[in-house]
Amino acid sequence: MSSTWGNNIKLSLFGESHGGAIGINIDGLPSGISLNLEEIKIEMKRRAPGQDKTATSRKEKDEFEILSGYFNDKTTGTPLSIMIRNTNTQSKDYDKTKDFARPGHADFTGRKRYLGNNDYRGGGHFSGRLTAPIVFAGAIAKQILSSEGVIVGSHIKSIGEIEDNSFDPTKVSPRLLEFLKVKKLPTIDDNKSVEMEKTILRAKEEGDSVGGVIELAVINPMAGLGSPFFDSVESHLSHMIFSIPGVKGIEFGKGFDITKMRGSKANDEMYMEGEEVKTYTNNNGGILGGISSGMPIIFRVALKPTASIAKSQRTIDMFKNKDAKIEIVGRHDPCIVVRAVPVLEAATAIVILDLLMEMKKYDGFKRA
Ligand SMILES: Cc1cc2nc3c(=O)[nH]c(=O)nc-3n(C[C@H](O)[C@H](O)[C@H](O)COP(=O)(O)O)c2cc1C
Ligand SMILES: C=C(O[C@@H]1CC(C(=O)O)=C[C@@H](OP(=O)(O)O)[C@H]1O)C(=O)O
Repeated sequence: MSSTWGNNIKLSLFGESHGGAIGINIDGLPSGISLNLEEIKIEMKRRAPGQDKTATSRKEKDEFEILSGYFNDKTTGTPLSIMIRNTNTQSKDYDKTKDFARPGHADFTGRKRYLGNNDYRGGGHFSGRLTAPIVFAGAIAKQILSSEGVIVGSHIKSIGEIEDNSFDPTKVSPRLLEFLKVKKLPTIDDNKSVEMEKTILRAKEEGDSVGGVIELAVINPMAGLGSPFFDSVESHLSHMIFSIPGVKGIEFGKGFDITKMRGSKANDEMYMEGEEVKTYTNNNGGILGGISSGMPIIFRVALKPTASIAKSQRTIDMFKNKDAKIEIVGRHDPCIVVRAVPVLEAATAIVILDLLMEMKKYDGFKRA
């Protein structure tokens, strides 16, 4: 089953972009947790479409209805289920091009996988719209993590050729993450968000799209999350992050650039700060041997330029097996990076919570 995930928190995602509703079933949550529903709504609004000219013009409020698992303002511990109705579909946009595979989208592979039975409207189950319920689950994970002192945040590292500064990998402050969270295009350097917006709007005017990179930080993570070999923090995060539509790459710490360093520079030398173990640098992104070291977990995620663009493109007619041309009409994000920011934070929070719950299973024993 491809739409279920998790070991301790088990997620089951359902719906299609142009069906009645999308939603998620979250199993394994601890009981007795009071959720801050207003905070969840803020996270949903950060992602919702149709709010800005850098985004798709499809307008969805992404209001969620809790169906189960929440009683007397607390989680019951049994499956928490929510539904988000699709209210602003425009399926006729997909009539004209339904026989043609959109280059870069999942029309061709979806047709092969589901033998032509997939709902192609709005990308169906492949749509970025399915990230709304992930943001809901992530908002809960963020609240549980924050009660343990762990905070997840991010900024846009680049869009096209425009580059923001990087996080200081040894210390990312909660204040910086709060400041980024309320920004429309969250960059550390304010001037860069202006340039990024111009880059997106220029591509849109030209009937084109742009991609970019998001840098994420998990701050105050406890040391000891994850296990070698197949349950490393990197492999869990990568599994979840690559489930997000449009993701093309991930790198931890210095990432590919660590190959250009010598060991003497790449190694993160250690010191004691009171009772805590710290490192002077954080080239390994807070993970060693697949296990969190207690330093910030830092990684970057590459997102491709949106597939559905207005420019004429060469493709195939999937029914006639013939070459064809496609001109896509409809409402698309000229850049998915901006709206993917809260999605990737949510995805990260879910993974860290799942790993933390795993750790709590063995944490009762005396530790070195
Ligand atoms: C928040 C979000 C919004 C997206 N919006 C669009 C869009 O408007 N048009 C589009 O073609 N792709 C969009 N995508 C990306 C496609 O869903 C994705 O490229 C497609 O499902 C194929 O998957 P892949 O790129 O991972 O191979 C979006 C993705 C996300 C995460
Ligand atoms: C609706 C959302 O984004 C959609 C993601 C998407 C895709 O192909 O991924 C295609 C577009 O769908 P439609 O053609 O129905 O407007 C976007 O608008 C959302 O993210 O909530």
